[in-house]
Parts: sequence; C-alpha cells; structure tokens
Amino acid sequence: MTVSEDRPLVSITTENACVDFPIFDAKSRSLKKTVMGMVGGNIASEARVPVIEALRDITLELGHGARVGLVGHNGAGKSTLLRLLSGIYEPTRGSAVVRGRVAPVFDLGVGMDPEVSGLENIVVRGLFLGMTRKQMEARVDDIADFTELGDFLRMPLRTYSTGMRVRLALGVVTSIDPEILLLDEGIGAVDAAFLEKSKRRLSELVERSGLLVFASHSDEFLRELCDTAIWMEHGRIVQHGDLDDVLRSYKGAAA
Ligand SMILES: Nc1ncnc2c1ncn2[C@@H]1O[C@H](COP(=O)(O)OP(=O)(O)OP(=O)(O)O)[C@@H](O)[C@H]1O
Repeated sequence: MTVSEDRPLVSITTENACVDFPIFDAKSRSLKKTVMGMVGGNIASEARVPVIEALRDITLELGHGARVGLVGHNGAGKSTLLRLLSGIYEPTRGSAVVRGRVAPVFDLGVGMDPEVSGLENIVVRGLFLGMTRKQMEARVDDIADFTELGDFLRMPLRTYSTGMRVRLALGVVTSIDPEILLLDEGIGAVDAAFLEKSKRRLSELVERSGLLVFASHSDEFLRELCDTAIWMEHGRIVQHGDLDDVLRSYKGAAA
C-alpha cells in the first residue's frame, strides 16, 4: 500500500482568528430564550453579557512537518487554540482553515464506553480518532501488549482504575496515523516506568504525523516532540519561532 504518494497536503491557516466566550448566567440565558422566542430569532443588541476573549487575532501558517509547541501561563489560550484548530470551536471573527485529517487528543478518556471491554474500547476510541475498524482490528494485539493489562482487557472499562484507563487510552492514541495531531498535555496518571515507555511511542507517533501542535507546561516533553513554539499570553501570540528561543523569552519574562 502506498500511502505517502497520494497523501493530501496538510496545512493550518488562520487569519486574525478570535474566539469569545460570552458568559451567561442561568437567568440571562433563559431571559434571552424568551426574547428570541418573541421577536423571532434576533437577540436584542442591548442584551449585553460579559465576554471572555479567549483568543485574539491569531494569524498562523503551519505546513507539513511542523512540530509546534504551545507555551504560556494558565488561561493563556492554548487549549482554546487547539480546540479552534480541531474545529470544535468556530472563530467568532477571522478565519481558520485546516486541511487534513485531525486527531484531537485532549482528554484521553473521551470516546471510551465504560460498559464495553477494554478490547472493544480500543476499536471504539480508534474510530473516534478517525481510523477505520479494519485498521484498528489490525492494531488490537499490539495495543493490548503495550497496555500490559492482560485479562483485564476483557472486563468492562468501568472496572478499571484511572491509571489503567490512561494506559489503554495511551495505547490507542499512540497507535494511530494522524495527518494533524493536536495534543494537549495531561498524560499524567501513569507510573514513571510506563510513562517512559509511552514517550517512545509518542515520539514515533509524532514522526508519523504530518503536523503536530502540542500544548504543554513541560520543557522536557516539548524538547522531545517539537522544534518550534508559540508563546501565548491573554489569548494572543507573543512569539512564534525556534523552540529554544521561545522558551528562553518565556522563562525570561517569568523571572
Ligand atoms: N468553555 C469556556 N467558557 C468560558 N471561558 C472559557 C472556556 N474555555 C476557556 N475559557 C477561558 O478562556 C481563556 C483561555 O483558556 P484556555 O483553557 O485556552 O487556557 P490554557 O492556556 O489552555 O490554560 P491551562 O494552561 O491552564 O490549560 C481563560 O481565560 C479561560 O477562563
């Protein structure tokens, strides 16, 4: 099978993309519904609500082979940017165009069914990440080995500990072939030895993927997976360039 020759080009292009979160409390939301119902859909322009400006004027051009880390303090907008790039959020203003099959890996547990077995969840989670059933069935044995969960793989997921779930999810996530890999940190609840084993698989996953954007607070992880970085603060891009340069400025600013 020749995948590489007809592999579509992957790219991410955003232009002055903004994402706002209007904050409704329960009362104003129900009030708005009432107003909308009465006037036929338009929200009265004087209906003012506080807005969190999570992303401001994000202009980006990333192509095949980009390995970009996202750094910035809590609340800087990293996760929101990943969600914008995955299509979960639409820009409130500006534009975001993403070409390529996106595998969003934000929450390792998403896309798992607690009532079915670990083995079945391997397939279910793979489908969720854009793989086909056939592709996942071919990978089940390898993933099962990696997790070291043994007979537990035949038990329903709800009987697993948090660490066991993370092992299963990591096994699936690191087995896929994404065109665009959007990775949010949070690969925490596993023991150190398993994390070490996962790092190798994660690096291999990144090698296979066409484009990576990875939000992380860990310099070590960023150095392992990325070569460039974007530093974000208050929803804006402060710096975009070589990973070491960006980390130096970011750390320098914090000092
Ligand atoms: N669903 C939401 N509703 C309202 N505000 C939100 C929502 N999601 C994020 N925000 C706000 O948007 C801003 C950016 O949040 P985001 O989660 O993108 O930051 P982050 O850089 O990923 O932070 P962290 O490093 O803590 O994960 C924050 O001010 C946050 O409070």
